[in-house]
Amino acid sequence: MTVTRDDILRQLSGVALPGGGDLVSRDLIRAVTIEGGTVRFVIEAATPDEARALAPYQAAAEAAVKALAGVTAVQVVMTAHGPSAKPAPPSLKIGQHPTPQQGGPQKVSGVDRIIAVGSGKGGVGKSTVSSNLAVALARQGRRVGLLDADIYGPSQPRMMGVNRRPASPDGKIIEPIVAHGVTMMSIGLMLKEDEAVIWRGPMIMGALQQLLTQVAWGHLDVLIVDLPPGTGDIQLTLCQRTQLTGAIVVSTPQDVALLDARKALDMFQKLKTPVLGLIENMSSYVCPNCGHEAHIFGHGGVAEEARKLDLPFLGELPLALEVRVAGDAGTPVAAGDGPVAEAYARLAHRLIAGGMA
Ligand SMILES: Nc1ncnc2c1ncn2[C@@H]1O[C@H](COP(=O)(O)OP(=O)(O)OP(=O)(O)O)[C@@H](O)[C@H]1O
Repeated sequence: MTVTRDDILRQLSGVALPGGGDLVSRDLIRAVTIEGGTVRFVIEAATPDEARALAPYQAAAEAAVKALAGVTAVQVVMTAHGPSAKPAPPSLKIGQHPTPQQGGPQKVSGVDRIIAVGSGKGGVGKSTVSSNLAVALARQGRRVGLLDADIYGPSQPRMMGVNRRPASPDGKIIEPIVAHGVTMMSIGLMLKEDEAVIWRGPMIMGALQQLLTQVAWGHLDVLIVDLPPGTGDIQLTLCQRTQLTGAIVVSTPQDVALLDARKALDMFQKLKTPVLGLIENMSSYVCPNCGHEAHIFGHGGVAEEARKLDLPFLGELPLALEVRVAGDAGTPVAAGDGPVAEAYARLAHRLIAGGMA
C-alpha cells in the first residue's frame, strides 16, 4: 500500500506539543517526501530555543510515521530559523471581492466539523462562549480552530490574548496563531488597531471566504465560528457557501434578548442550517461575598424557548466576574479550574459525545 502525504500529516497531527496544538496544527512540518517506503520530512522551529524544546518530540514524530503500513524508513530533520529569520510581515491583504463558487455549500479543507456560534442581540456573550468552548474542547483533546468572523467588532484577539499579526510569507496563505491549545484567526489580527472596517456586502463575503480558505487551519476536528450579532451578510454567506455541522445560539434569559434570538433561529432554519442547540448565558449570579444567588437577567427563559421550539438546550452559564476578568486578560476562564470552567467542560463533553465536536 502506498502511503500519501495526507496519511503522514494525519499521523503527525497526533503528536501533541506542550502549550497546545500538535506538529501539524502549529505548522511545523515542511518538505514531506515519499520515495518507495522511505518518508523524509523537516520539523522547522521558529528559533533555536523552540527547536531544543521540540527535540523530544522528534522521536515521537518518527515513530508515528513509521507505524504506517508501507513505511519502511523515516528520516526527520529538525531545523530552526536564526533569530533574524522572523516570519515576513503579512503581505496578504484581507478584504476583496469574493471569487465565484460552483455548486452548493463547500467543506473547508482539513476541517471535519464547523459550528457557528450566533446570537440575535449583541453583548449576550457569544464571543465569550465561543472562546471558552473552543478552549474547553481543546482541553478534552480535540483539535480546535476558532474563527472570529465578527468583522465589525472582532474581540477574539483580546479574549484569547493574541496581538501578533499572523504571517503570510507567500502572500497567499495566512499562518494562524495557536493560543491556549486553539488554532485561531481573527480579522482583527490583520487590521491596524482602531482601524474601522467600512465594507459593503461583497467585500465582507470576500473577507470571510479568505479567512476560511486562505488560512492554514491544518487538520481540525472542529472549527468554531464566532459570528457577529444579528442576521446579516456574514451569517448569510457562511451558511450558504460553507458546509456547517450546525449553529449554536447564545442568549441571556432576558425577554428582549430572546426576542432577537428567535430571529437568529428563524434565519438558521430558513438557511437550512441545523440548530444544534441553545445556551443560556448570564443565567445566575452568585454573590462572591454572601453566596446569595440572584437572577439579574431572569432565569430559565432560554430552556423554556428551546422546549417550545423542540430544540436541544445545551446548558446554563453563570454571570461571574471571573468570566469578564479572564476574557479581558486574554486567558478564557475555561483554561483554569472552578465552577465556570466545569460548566464549559460539561458543554464541551456534551458536544463531543453527540458527535458535534
Ligand atoms: N457569563 C458572563 N459573566 C460575566 N461577564 C460576561 C459573561 N459573558 C460575557 N461577559 C462579558 O460581557 C461582555 C460582552 O460579552 P461578549 O463580547 O462575549 O458578547 P458578544 O455577544 O460576543 O458581543 P458582541 O455582540 O459585541 O460581539 C464582555 O465584556 C464579556 O467579558
